[in-house]
Amino acid sequence: MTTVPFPAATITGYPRIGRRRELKKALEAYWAGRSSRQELETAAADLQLATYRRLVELGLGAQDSSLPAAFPLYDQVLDTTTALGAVPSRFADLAGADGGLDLDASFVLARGDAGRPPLELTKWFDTNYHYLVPEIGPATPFRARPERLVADVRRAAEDGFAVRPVLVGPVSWLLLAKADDDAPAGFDPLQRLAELVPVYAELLRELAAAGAQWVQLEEPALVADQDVPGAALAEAVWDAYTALTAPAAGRPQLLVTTSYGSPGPLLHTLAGSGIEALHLDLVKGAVPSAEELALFRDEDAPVLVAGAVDGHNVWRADLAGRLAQLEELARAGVEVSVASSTSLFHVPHDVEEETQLDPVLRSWLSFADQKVAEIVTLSRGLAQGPDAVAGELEAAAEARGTRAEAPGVRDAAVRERADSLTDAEIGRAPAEVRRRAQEGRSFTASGPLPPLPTTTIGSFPQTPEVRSARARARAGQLDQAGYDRFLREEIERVVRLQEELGLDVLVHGEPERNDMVQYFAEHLDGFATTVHGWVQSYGSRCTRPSILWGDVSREGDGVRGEAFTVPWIGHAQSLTDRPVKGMLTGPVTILAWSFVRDDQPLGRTAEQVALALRDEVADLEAAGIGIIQVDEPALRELLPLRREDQPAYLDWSVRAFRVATSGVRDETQIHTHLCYSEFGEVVSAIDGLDADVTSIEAARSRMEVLTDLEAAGFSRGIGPGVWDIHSPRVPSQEEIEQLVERALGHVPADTLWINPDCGLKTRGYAETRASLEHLVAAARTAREQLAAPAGPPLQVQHGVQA
Ligand SMILES: Nc1nc2c(c(=O)[nH]1)N[C@@H](CNc1ccc(C(=O)N[C@@H](CCC(=O)N[C@@H](CCC(=O)N[C@@H](CCC(=O)O)C(=O)O)C(=O)O)C(=O)O)cc1)CN2
Ligand code: MET
Ligand SMILES: [Zn+2]
Repeated sequence: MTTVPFPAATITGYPRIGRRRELKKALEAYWAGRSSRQELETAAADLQLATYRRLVELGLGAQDSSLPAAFPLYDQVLDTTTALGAVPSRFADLAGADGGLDLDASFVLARGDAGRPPLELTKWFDTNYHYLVPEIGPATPFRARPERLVADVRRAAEDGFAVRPVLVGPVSWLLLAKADDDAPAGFDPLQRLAELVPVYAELLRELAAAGAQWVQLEEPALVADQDVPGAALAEAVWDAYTALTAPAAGRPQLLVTTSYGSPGPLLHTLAGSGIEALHLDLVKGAVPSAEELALFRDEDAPVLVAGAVDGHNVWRADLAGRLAQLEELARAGVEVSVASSTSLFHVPHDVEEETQLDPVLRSWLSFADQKVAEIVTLSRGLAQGPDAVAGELEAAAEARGTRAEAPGVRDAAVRERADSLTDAEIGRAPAEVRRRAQEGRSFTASGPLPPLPTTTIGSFPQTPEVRSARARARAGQLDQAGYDRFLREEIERVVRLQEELGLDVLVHGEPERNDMVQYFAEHLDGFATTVHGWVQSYGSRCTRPSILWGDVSREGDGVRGEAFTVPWIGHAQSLTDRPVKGMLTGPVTILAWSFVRDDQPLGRTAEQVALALRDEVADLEAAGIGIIQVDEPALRELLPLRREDQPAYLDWSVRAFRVATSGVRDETQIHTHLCYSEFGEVVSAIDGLDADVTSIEAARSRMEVLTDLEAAGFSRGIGPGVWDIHSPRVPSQEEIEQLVERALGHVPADTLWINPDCGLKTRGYAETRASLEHLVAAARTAREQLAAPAGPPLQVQHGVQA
């Protein structure tokens, strides 16, 4: 083993989509058959080189292993899966003669093919990034496939950079995996750790042979509470890392990272395991205690890689405060290196690109490139003393000072309103009372809704025409009146289509929205939006998170401001006798998918957003909209990773939803929509939202999720999705009928709604029309069977699987 020291300044990762989304464009061109594999590989290699050059320009070392080589084309967990040769059994036919997956095969795991759904996509810790879940069984092959990693290291070396390869570590990779469909009951992927570790050891040897002095193994799963008992987890960590660090010829030194929280007692295990460097997320509170610091002073103790600059939010760092904290660690006799708290891929590239932003606001912000500079400054300050970086410390303090004072950061009227909100104002009548009021209501010209009402989740396809009209409007090539006319016509088309299809509760289709959060941010005071601030959400898909910097209310005069969704939704309602469902994004989701101010508790910020939405809900109701949906797909995402922190979160998040939705009459029906399938942990919160109807994602799991809701005694309206909208596949009428029948095995017929899993914005019209035809037909069949006096009983007894 070589003993090159760990670099004094580093980052644990950097955005990989490209400053102008070069990778997104290259991938989508390749998938669409518009470019060759060689063109894709060249674009990816160019991006790596450009990244290294930029990072060195910003002050990181070219030769000291401070540059992470982490360039997944689709997802970093998928890349670790392929490097381990862990081909899931249902994709075994794609493996080459050597047992490995080439790039095209790995895209099939990511995107599926005609006969095969892709690997499941799931949230990456408490972020808006999604990873591909490895599927492991007792027989999944493990075989080192280091070729792509090695090629990256060699190519970097040819260009003059000595880089640090990155892999998801063995314990986290297994904890993030799920048992495959063939695995026997009780199988846990972690049971395969002993077989996996030698494969990691071989990957490490190959990387060292290619010239890597250091390798980074990411173990973020160690900061979240797991189902595995603590002692078993500690044993797994100990076994894996003592084995990987056992004296062996030609292994690289190991950095283990623990982003997104604190490893808790596992810090002891990791620090004593023989690894050469241990990264801690100081931003999320993983600050070592005096006793823990002692672990870093032992002989052979790891370097403490202090994640001192926030990789998950965009505020300029308090450099003086951070430097003082780092100096304290150093004074304790510990070798400290400075790093980001998480990979910087959660933030955009460069705030200097945002020339349209107010310069004062811009001076408060730090995107990836600014964060690298902050890390380099802190590292210099630590080595040479604060005086050496006095100018930088002062500039940071000054920017933070203007932030505290700036108009709009605190709006007295908004605060007074939030402070005077009473509990009576955020409760509705009991659900039963509302239900009776709503049942008696004529939602349609022909009377109440039929049983098993059909609806959709909100968005209709965002066609190239819709996106291009918006782009032309933004560029000034289409005037406001022309754009408005285009949108009104689009809404009319969508309404007529739904009438023709025979849906019961219509939507306006959301054509005016670029994104379900950004659109709201654009109409609320206290938010700013970016032009180039793209951040990867999954694969080639990106979002531009808005920046919530000040107190929030609707744009326009006074604390209530002006309605902004009513013109579109009201227009849709004016075109039809059927009820049009109003569509809003909920407070928690608006927070989760934005960069949020860090100068007050999240719950307080959520309450302000909720009050703005409450105003919009009231205006929709006043405009004659009788059904209003408030989407909270991110409710689960912000759930703290440690169980002890969860109740407080669920408290304020549920309260915010109720603030937004409780200002309406009993007759007004509130819907919500959640699209993830792990409900267990939040099922009581879903109950607490007190929505009249909740739609959820259920098609992929074939209604399995209903068992959680059933077990919790959920009794309100429920719309388990019967069409998985994540792929272009059209479900047949029979398939939907089966899902409806299954759902009726779990919930009473008079609470069941028939709808897709999620919005249709990523779908095309051909599959949308066909799938909705099948959905409506299946609902009709089910209704007929329910009504048939002598037919086979379709509504199976509660709790019995249909
Ligand atoms: N914020 C957010 N988070 C979310 C979701 C969500 O919908 N929103 N859904 C879940 C899954 N995540 C997703 C994230 C992104 C996309 C997605 O489709 N993103 C689009 C961009 C959507 C968008 O903002 N579009 C804008 C801007 C489009 C654009 O790129 N314009 C071009 C020009 C286009 C042209 O000339 O036609 C440009 O600016 O360069 C618009 O429609 O106006 C993409 O990456 O392709 C889907 C799901 C969870 N998290
Ligand atoms: N109303 C939204 C839509 O249909 C809900 C999406 S949840 C990610 O697009
Ligand atoms: Zn959804």
